[in-house]
Amino acid sequence: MDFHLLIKKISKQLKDELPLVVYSFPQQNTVTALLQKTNELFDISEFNANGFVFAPFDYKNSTCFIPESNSEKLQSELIESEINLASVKVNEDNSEEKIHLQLVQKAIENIKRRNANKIVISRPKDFPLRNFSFELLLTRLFSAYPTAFRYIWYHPQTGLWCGATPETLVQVENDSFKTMALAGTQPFTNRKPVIWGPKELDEQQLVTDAITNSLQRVTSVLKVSNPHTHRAGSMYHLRTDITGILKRGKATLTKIAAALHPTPAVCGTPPKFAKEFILQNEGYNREFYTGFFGPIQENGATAMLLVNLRCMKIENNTARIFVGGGITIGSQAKEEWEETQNKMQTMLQVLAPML
Ligand SMILES: C=C(O[C@H]1C=CC=C(C(=O)O)[C@@H]1O)C(=O)O
Repeated sequence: MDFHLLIKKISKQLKDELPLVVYSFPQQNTVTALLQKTNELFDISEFNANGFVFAPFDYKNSTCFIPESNSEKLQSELIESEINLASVKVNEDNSEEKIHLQLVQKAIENIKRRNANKIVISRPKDFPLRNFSFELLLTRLFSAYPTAFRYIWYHPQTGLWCGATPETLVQVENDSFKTMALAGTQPFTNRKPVIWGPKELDEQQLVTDAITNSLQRVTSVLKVSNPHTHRAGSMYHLRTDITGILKRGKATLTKIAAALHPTPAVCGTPPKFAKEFILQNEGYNREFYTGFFGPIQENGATAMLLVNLRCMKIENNTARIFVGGGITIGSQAKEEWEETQNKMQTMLQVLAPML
């Protein structure tokens, strides 16, 4: 299908307030859309139907789903737009910074008291949009970050969400699976080689260990790569690839997702304490930020689930951008604040002409 026609159809779907999802896999130019025929909110607890799942951070047993069986499925090749990604200046008032620094400090104190090894602290930031255009949003988002999984999701009951995430929760193909430990961040520069300090290397090891541990129950073979540098927009991350074979009969997609979510890259370790700390202290609702989402095929035998990072929610001409970072014993509160400012640029640069 022609790309402009695809955009027109998706825009009409949004105008009619009907559910939709549009997405592209990393390094791929194909744009896929599911346009749900009714405005129902489908719920899924066993990930064994074809469609697109969308789960919040505080995922319990079931979540939102757009089923292929109730949707029109469209595909097109992306016509890329020339995008000049320049840093957007943000006015942050001192009180926002103060609150974030205090919370990071509280997390560090809990880590020092050995209540946790790592806690991920996040914050939202709202940007009024002077001239929002859905078409511009789609073309800029999908053109700007070809190495990320890009998506726009809309449901009248969840609102409009979009993002370009660097983190895979799990990719499954029959018996084999891939996942990653993503932790450690620094701004992108042209300087080579990229050097990582002990804080990032320790954090990366912590995340890798936690993921491999939680996979023990559902996997029979695990292969863990060395950590390597991964570019995501204007940032570098440290990433370890984990691949393996699933235990026959024991590992459904639902079980693997439940074993991995929330990853220590978005919550912390031990997960129970970290999650409770986040829910009690962050002071806002993450909703779908740091949840997971993705397309499910062949009734769950093939799927790619992603972690909802570098994302925003757009509502009433306001974009709410969500950003966070992993706090460990080596964290400096001020540096953590700056890291959230850098991460904000990923979505801000998409929005630039609409601000
Ligand atoms: C929580 C976020 O990033 C996570 C993913 C990669 C690296 C991270 C870090 O270095 O802190 C975070 O754990 C976010 O982008 O909002």
